[in-house]
Amino acid sequence: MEIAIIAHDGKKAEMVQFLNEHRDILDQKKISLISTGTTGTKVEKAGFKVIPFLSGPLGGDAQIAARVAEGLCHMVLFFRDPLEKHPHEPDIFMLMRICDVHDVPLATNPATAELLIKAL
Ligand SMILES: O=C(CO)COP(=O)(O)O
Repeated sequence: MEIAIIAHDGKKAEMVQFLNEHRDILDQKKISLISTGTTGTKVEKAGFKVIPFLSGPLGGDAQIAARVAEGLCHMVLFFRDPLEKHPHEPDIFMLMRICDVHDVPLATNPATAELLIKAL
């Protein structure tokens, strides 16, 4: 199963913490992680194997949306920062829309991500 992890700058530390807290489940369920570029770098430094795509503002959200649309990515954990402006906001909304179009689970905060991971 492939899960995309994405975190805005103000939420990257929370993403690393979240993954550390759920390392066992990710290993047991043989989860493949993909990510946007900078999130991937941070997560790799914490010892996780992840396939990074482009950074979000350069099209990473759009690349992950394409994988969701193609049925390759099965869940998206997207820790958004609602207190910051993002130049690629259309891409962010596009990714969320594509998850809804294809009925793919999408968590936009750690509390929801926790519920999704526990349901694996
Ligand atoms: O901007 C992002 C998601 O919209 C995240 O991109 P980075 O992981 O490259 O910072």
